[in-house]
Amino acid sequence: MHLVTAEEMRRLDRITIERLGIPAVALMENAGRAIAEEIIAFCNHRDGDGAAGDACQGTGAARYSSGPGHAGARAAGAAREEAAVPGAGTAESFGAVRTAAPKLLISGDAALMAGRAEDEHWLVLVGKGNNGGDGLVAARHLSEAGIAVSLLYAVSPESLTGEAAQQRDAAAAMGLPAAVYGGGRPDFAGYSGILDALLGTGAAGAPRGAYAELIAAANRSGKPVASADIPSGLNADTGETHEPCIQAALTVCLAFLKRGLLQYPGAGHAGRIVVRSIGIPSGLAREEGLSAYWLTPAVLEDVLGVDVSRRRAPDGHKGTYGHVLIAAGSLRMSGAGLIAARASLRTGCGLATWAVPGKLLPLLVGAAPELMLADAGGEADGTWNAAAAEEVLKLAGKKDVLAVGPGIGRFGDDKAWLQTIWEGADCPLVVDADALNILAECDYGTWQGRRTPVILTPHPGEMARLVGVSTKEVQRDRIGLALSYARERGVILVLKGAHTVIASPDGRLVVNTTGHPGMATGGSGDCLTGIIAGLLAQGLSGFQAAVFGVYLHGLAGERAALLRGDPVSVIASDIIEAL
Ligand SMILES: NC(=O)C1=CN([C@@H]2O[C@H](COP(=O)(O)OP(=O)(O)OC[C@H]3O[C@@H](n4cnc5c(N)ncnc54)[C@H](OP(=O)(O)O)[C@@H]3O)[C@@H](O)[C@H]2O)[C@@H](O)CC1
Ligand SMILES: Nc1ncnc2c1ncn2[C@@H]1O[C@H](COP(=O)(O)OP(=O)(O)O)[C@@H](O)[C@H]1O
Ligand SMILES: [K+]
Repeated sequence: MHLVTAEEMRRLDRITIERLGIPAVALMENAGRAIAEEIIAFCNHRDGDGAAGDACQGTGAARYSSGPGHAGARAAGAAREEAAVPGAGTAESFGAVRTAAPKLLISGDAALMAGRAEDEHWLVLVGKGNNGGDGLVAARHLSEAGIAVSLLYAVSPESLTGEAAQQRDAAAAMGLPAAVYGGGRPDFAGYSGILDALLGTGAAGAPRGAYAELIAAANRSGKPVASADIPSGLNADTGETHEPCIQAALTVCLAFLKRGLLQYPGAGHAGRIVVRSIGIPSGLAREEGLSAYWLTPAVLEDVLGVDVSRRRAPDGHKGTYGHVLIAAGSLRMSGAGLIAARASLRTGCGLATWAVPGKLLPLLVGAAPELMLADAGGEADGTWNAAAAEEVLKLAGKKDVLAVGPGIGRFGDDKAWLQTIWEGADCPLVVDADALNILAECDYGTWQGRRTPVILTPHPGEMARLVGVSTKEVQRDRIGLALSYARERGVILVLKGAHTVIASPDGRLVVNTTGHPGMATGGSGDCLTGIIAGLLAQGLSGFQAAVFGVYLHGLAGERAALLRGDPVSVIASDIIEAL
């Protein structure tokens, strides 16, 4: 599924209206109706699972009862359709004697059927832009579904223009009760839910005045809030939340998933995200060259060309699946190397060799019988030294990929060590952990260019050192930073942490949502390094391996949590075993 910025959204919107001739008011109508349908589905399944932050696509009550998923559109509330349309019986209810007669099959507008409409009263908070216009359309459809609706304009309705003004007039003509916010501390106690249609992709900066007061009041109310397009107060591009920002239970994102909904803290404000089409052709995004995606199996297969089934040739042998070399570990952190090397094997590479300072070798014999061990030289105390780089290069000569960094620590002349490896290794290179900290102190743009891909896998702290900013600044706009770093430095960048971002030098970008906070445990990143290396060895391109590796790592973390019975107790070895 494509991910867009507010600016890109406006471009696609403009093309649809100007080039395809689809009227803006039709898009707004579709948007508002989609919002109403999702609110009705929400009302009908208030006690459903509703896990926060799971993006899904399509209409329907079914989603609320069947849990989160990467599924595409599903049929809308079929069960309700039968129950709510009297006289449109099934063959069974008509009985055998009547089967000869033509069957009368009538179905109602299932997506707009509210089961206990009389219990509902929604307040629609209306902003002055098109987001407010979407809210006004939703209000009409909710009212049609029998749900009581009241409108509360943030500012004078007179200030609405264009399509939003048309919708204001239509709502008034329908007799929907409306008020204008006049300050003070509004009391929302009488409502069963709130539709936030205050600010969308046209918002600039922190909500001001009436907008800020209404957002704060909605959050205080304890009522479920559904947001139109994005929670008001969210930066649609970065995921930053302004003060205040709506805390939604449901976000009905319109046309395309906005980047900010997938990055924290914004992702934590969106609740369940549903992306609904509103008449803007989905193919336009690709035609316009947009190449940022929320990672799903479909994106892996159709966009990135990854064979997710990982079928093996019947006559494949271990030479077919590549040989990984991992230069990692030192006396005090040998486990990091072991985790990375074992993870590469579990990912399916044919062979894995783990290069360590020779002093450690006797201690590691038998640690993982499937691994080959290699003496990389180093110091008598089991630490690395600059000369060991030449040993690593010799070992790398016949390997398909080289991963460096986990557990190597810092050592004398480590910059020369890394430069030798960077410039000398002909195979794809994965750089992690302390190798990234070394890199951060090098002017590596001046090093000899490489012919094969480099994948950097920093966590936010390592990224901060690479860029020379604070970790907070890294987290402020992870997507923007990853894109610009990858492009400027010519590397594939995997910016780890909740919802890992993967960017390539050619501007492609993927955001992954597999995994969970239980994976924030020592060695988990080393495991990812091994997985990516294992995939590279099997012939995936740099970007494919980085993206698929991050995806599999997260899935394995999820499976490990299930096997353990608790995400909190997952450790890196569990992730390897769950691969
Ligand atoms: N074709 C269509 O019709 C489609 C429409 N779509 C929908 O339109 C939405 C985008 O609509 P939009 O561009 O009108 O901007 P929107 O977010 O409603 O509000 C901007 C208004 O708020 C104000 N304002 C800004 N910042 C503020 C702040 N910090 N604090 C306070 N006020 C602030 C600013 O007023 P100003 O301050 O400039 O006077 C401006 O007028 C999009 O999210 C989606 O819902 C989609 O469904 C696609 C199809
Ligand atoms: N909240 C989270 N949700 C999903 N994945 C997470 C979360 N926190 C950490 N992770 C993942 O766990 C791994 C941790 O890597 P890292 O910090 O390098 O660990 P280490 O250096 O101990 O190996 C990364 O892949 C990261 O994306
Ligand atoms: K909104």
